[in-house]
Amino acid sequence: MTLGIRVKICGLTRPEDVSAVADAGAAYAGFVFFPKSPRNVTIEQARHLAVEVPVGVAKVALVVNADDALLDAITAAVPLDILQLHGSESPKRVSEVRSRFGLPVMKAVGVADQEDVAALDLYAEVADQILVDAKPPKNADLPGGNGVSFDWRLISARRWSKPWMLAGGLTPDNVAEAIALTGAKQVDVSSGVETAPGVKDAGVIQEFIQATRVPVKL
Ligand SMILES: O=C(O)c1ccccc1NCC(=O)[C@H](O)[C@H](O)COP(=O)(O)O
Repeated sequence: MTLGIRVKICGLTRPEDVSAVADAGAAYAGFVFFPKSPRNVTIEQARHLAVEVPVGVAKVALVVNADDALLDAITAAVPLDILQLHGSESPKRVSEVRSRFGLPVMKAVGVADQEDVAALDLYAEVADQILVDAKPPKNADLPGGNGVSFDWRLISARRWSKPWMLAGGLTPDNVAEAIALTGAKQVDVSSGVETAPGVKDAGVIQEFIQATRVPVKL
């Protein structure tokens, strides 16, 4: 018997990425709306990709400090299940987005030290899920998707009142250890399953998901 870890593959840009994610058994497919990212998709591209995502795989739109106009445009055109807020959105903004758009909101919080872990408690009160990600390195161009990990021991004894997902520098080689140390039941990966920024690899996606199937002793 194995633990049923739910996996999110983020930053899909091509129809073959959607097929790879579905074939491998991921639970979430993420689309990045952030023009500076090599994984950025236009609303039109995202709509074409999202309609190919099979029922049972949740479609996530990742935005960074998006205003209502951008969220209106995305949610009107793209069939979505979750909005992921990956900027410096305040708890108040998380609540506003939840009520205005009627979709569950996952708030990403960057972690580097104990102080950041405290911020997770605040967001757990207002978001539907929290994404516990590595804080971006200084001078990074992107607020996420940087392929860096944080010290997982910072959250090893922590639990929140909402579902949460571990992210940051996960790969097929380290994801089992990350799950064992943190107790995560959901994990998120982007650069760890790519051959180049924005180019996912179907074989590595399979390996990653296989590596999350941690055997349980009965
Ligand atoms: O992936 C991006 O390009 C990106 C751009 C702007 C904000 C967030 C972004 N990615 C966030 C994710 O959800 C990633 O999956 C998460 O940060 C983990 O990334 P990685 O360390 O590359 O696995």
